[in-house]
Amino acid sequence: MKKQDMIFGIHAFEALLSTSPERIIELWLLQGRDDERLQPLVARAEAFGVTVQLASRKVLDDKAQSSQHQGIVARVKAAKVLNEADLDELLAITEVPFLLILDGVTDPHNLGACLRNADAAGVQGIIVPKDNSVGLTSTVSKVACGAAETVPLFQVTNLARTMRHLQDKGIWIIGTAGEADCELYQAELKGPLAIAMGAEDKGLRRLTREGCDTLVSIPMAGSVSSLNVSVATGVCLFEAVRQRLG
Ligand SMILES: C[S@@+](CC[C@H](N)C(=O)[O-])C[C@H]1O[C@@H](n2cnc3c(N)ncnc32)[C@H](O)[C@@H]1O
Repeated sequence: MKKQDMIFGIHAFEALLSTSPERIIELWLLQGRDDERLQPLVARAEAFGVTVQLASRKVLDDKAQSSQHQGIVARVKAAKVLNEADLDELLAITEVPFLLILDGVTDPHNLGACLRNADAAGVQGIIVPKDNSVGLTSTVSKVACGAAETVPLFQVTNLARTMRHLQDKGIWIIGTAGEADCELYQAELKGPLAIAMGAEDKGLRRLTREGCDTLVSIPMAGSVSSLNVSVATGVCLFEAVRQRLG
């Protein structure tokens, strides 16, 4: 298990400061970058006793292993890995669960975008299988624009078992698959709900698919056979939000 990680980019760093500043070990700022967005963040970090080090673009690129750091890179203690017990704690305090299941998403950009969608839609947690899924990497955190720090990600050993556990607690599980007969817009998405999305290449695994209460499809008007998983996640979550607010 990783003990440390890098978080970079203005939104990700701002969310880190707001949710868990105690994780910050070291902070580097781009030499000569003195803009209005970074200064308040630096002041807040310094108030937590963090020493800010100035560094060249090359050093920051190397530390972030990316050039997308917007002039700010932090070395942090790795986030706690959440598991089935943590999920139960969440369920115990959540009146109407609204959850997202990602069955084997492996691309960090997709997980980051799903986290961002989930945060915006008010999803209380994302559940992923521990194996064959990407975890909370630096890239995920950057792409999530702060949502990796706000939306809990539960890594479970046996997804099919966790799904049965959710159902025992009264949560309805809607799976998504392009070939499903029922369209998303016909499905009832109010009440305790988990929406399950499949992997980039193979979609939902057989056991996951069979464990869902219903399968729905997003109607496709053109010639492509499927949407990118993060786009499909956004479509499904915001249809649920529309129904739940109505
Ligand atoms: C790129 S697609 C996977 C395509 C894969 N070849 C398959 O057979 O499912 C990744 C995931 O996005 C969701 N998705 C994409 N397009 C969809 C659609 N038109 N209807 C429902 N879900 C869709 C599903 O969760 C799917 O498993």
